[in-house]
Amino acid sequence: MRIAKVIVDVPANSINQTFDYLIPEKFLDILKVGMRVTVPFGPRKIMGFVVGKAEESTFKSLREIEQVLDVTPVLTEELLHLGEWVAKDTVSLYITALQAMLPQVLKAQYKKELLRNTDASLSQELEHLFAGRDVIAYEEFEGASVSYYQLQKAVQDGDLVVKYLVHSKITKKYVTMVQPAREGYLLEEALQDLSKNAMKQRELLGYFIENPQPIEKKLLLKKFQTTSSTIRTLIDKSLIETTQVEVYRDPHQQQFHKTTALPLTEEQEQAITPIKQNIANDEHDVFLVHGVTGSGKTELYLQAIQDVIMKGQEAIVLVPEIALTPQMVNRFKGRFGSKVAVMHSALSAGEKYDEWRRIHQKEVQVVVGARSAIFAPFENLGIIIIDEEHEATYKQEDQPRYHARDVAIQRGKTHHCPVVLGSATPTLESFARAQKGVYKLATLRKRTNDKEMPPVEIVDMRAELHAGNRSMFSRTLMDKMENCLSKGEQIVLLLNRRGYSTFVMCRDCGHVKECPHCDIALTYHKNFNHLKCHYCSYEEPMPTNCPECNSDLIRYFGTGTQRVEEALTKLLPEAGIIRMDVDTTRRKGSHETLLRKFANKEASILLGTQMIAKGLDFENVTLVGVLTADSMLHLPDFRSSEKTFQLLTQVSGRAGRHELTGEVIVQTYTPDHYSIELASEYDFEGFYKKEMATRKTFQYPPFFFLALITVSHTNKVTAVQTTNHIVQQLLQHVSNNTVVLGPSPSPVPRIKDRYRYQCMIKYKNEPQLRDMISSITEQFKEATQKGDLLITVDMQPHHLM
Ligand SMILES: Nc1ncnc2c1ncn2[C@@H]1O[C@H](COP(=O)(O)OP(=O)(O)OP(=O)(O)O)[C@@H](O)[C@H]1O
Ligand SMILES: [Zn+2]
Ligand SMILES: [Zn+2]
Repeated sequence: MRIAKVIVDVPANSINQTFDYLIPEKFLDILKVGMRVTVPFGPRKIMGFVVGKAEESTFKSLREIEQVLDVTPVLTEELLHLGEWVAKDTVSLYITALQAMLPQVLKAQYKKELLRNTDASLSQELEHLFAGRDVIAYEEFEGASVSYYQLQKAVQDGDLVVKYLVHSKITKKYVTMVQPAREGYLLEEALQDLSKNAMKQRELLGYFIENPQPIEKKLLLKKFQTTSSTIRTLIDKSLIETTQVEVYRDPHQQQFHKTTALPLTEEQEQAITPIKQNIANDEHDVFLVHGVTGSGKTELYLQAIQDVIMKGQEAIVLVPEIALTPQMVNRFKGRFGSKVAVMHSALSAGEKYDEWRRIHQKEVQVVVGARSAIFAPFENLGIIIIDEEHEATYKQEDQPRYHARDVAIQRGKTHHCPVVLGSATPTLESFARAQKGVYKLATLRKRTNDKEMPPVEIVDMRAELHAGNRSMFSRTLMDKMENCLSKGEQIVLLLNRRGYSTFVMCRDCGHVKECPHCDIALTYHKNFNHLKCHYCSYEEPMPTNCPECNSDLIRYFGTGTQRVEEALTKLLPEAGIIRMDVDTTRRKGSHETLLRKFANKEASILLGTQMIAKGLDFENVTLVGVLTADSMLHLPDFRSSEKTFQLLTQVSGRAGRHELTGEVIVQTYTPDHYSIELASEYDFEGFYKKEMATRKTFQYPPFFFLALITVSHTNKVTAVQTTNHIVQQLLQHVSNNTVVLGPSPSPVPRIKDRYRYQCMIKYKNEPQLRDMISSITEQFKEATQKGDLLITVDMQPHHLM
């Protein structure tokens, strides 16, 4: 077929269509659907994906494909279709959806090199091209008169390897291996003939006569204290040969203990049976496993995956980014060993690419990863698992704004395989679907070791104030901490910081320092004595006097982890504190290091933000303290109660998981709030009922779907007018029971000097909504292309901030 249908990489444009290009003769055999190409587009050359081929085109005078970037397709047919679906569902561009599926390295055009992979002769033209070198730039090949066929053939035969370079470092890694080129007796003959002076050569030959298997060149040189020239000489005599072998950078090289399946509890057995049936019968259902922390959900996933592997199929396991700790990864590696690839954002681009390629090359059967691992290029999926399904990180907050759960279900349908959602605190959406029978519900009420959940005590911080305690620790918490330390046990302290950072205020006039470019208070950073904007990175030194009234009583407020740490160090100087927040975990590997220290009991207190609430399992932790349970409750976000309930439940689950019994202290200024009360009783179903009633009253999910359109512009009037225009048009087309709200300022009304207004749509059934929104935004195409106007559409806003 002579015509390629190409999706081009021009995201600024609102182009969502394919373009026809002519396939030049030399690419006719090699070009496949799912490969990346470069094509001329206007005056430029750009990257594109081949999404189809055809015999004919309705267009005349087509331009030609310029280059083929891949030797094998990077996207399967299934992923191409899935991309189309994601684009439609999230009202975004097809190209953006396709790029979301690939590792960073493959998203851009990159430099290539050709690597010689054999010491045997290549074709004359290729030998000429390499001219004695092992590596040449790909451009040299393009500039030479060597045919593409020769390259293809050499690559297919394994004589040449195409190597991708992004920033020089992010590439495949190779090692040179040395091995005998002749059979043992021939080597022995050669050894006889060698001059007695050729000591090193003799030693090497002697070694290979004894050890015919390949050895890494570096090791060999070290072993015999010799240089490459010795090896070269023996290669020239055709006695030994070298090959380049690819090594994967394994970011999880630590030891893992091999584990085997545990006999399941009755509850686990009941939960897993229908999942196993799904697997056995190639059926698709969505299962919601609602199980308290420590009830053995992970063991259940492992055993379901075991079935999938036995069937020769593949598994995707999604876990929240911050739960991708070595503890979690080791459980999968411990059970399935090298069959597991791990994908999370702490990996370097090169490491991510390596893991992706292990999946692509079918070298693994299981991938454990964060959100984007849902696009793993497996072709024979047997199960998809989403652990902690309630986590907000499964929703991408950038184009394409997809939810991994929706993508999982879409893939599950295509592959006829089960999708398993697991959580101790499912989202209201999922639980409601399970109640209606859309999802199959399995409940695990007991911890596997039959331990009760630790008792939770709520402390009213207002009463503390009245009693004259102005510190951030209640008397109860102090007592319990001292007691705990005296017994040599450990403590986890959670500072729920979201929406409650350290801002600077004048005590005399009440002036709060705000970012000059955004309508938001600046945050105080103690290390540099600086104020910083979390939205635009604007910085300024901490003022010594109030810019409004010149008073010197300007101070920072709020409870940052640093302040808690300082206060704790004063109160409990002997304790030893490990602080975990964005500042202390920025460096790669620091997360692991801190946790290891705590596990080794190098400190008694682990103090941190949300990131410590998940999945951690330390046997010596007997006390969990939550410093301010309600800091999140008052955010303008319809999920704030739900998030509070989830967080409290998760963090409570960290105490007393083993022999020692644990307890939990929750400090709050709103002790009567239902999400705090019910979380302290571990009453999920009670919370569900109460919260559902609220959602119904205020017309929020799961009773209504939401869509959020945000308009931003440097000119406030334009922003308002555009939003208003969108609102008016929608009102003309939507059905009667759909609510269209706006224009109203966004919760942060100005970011980076751009004014932000929004339109919110609440609907129950609006099949045409996506098309409506597309055609409305299309009207502003010109204004958005000029770059001044920005319209973003979120078909499933997770939080409204
Ligand atoms: N059938 C079983 N018999 C004995 N021990 C089990 C069984 N299933 C799981 N366990 C053990 O119980 C502990 C808790 O199990 P697991 O971590 O799977 O629970 P979970 O529900 O995933 O917990 P969390 O929600 O806190 O992550 C683990 O130490 C696990 O090895
Ligand atoms: Zn002042
Ligand atoms: Zn700012």
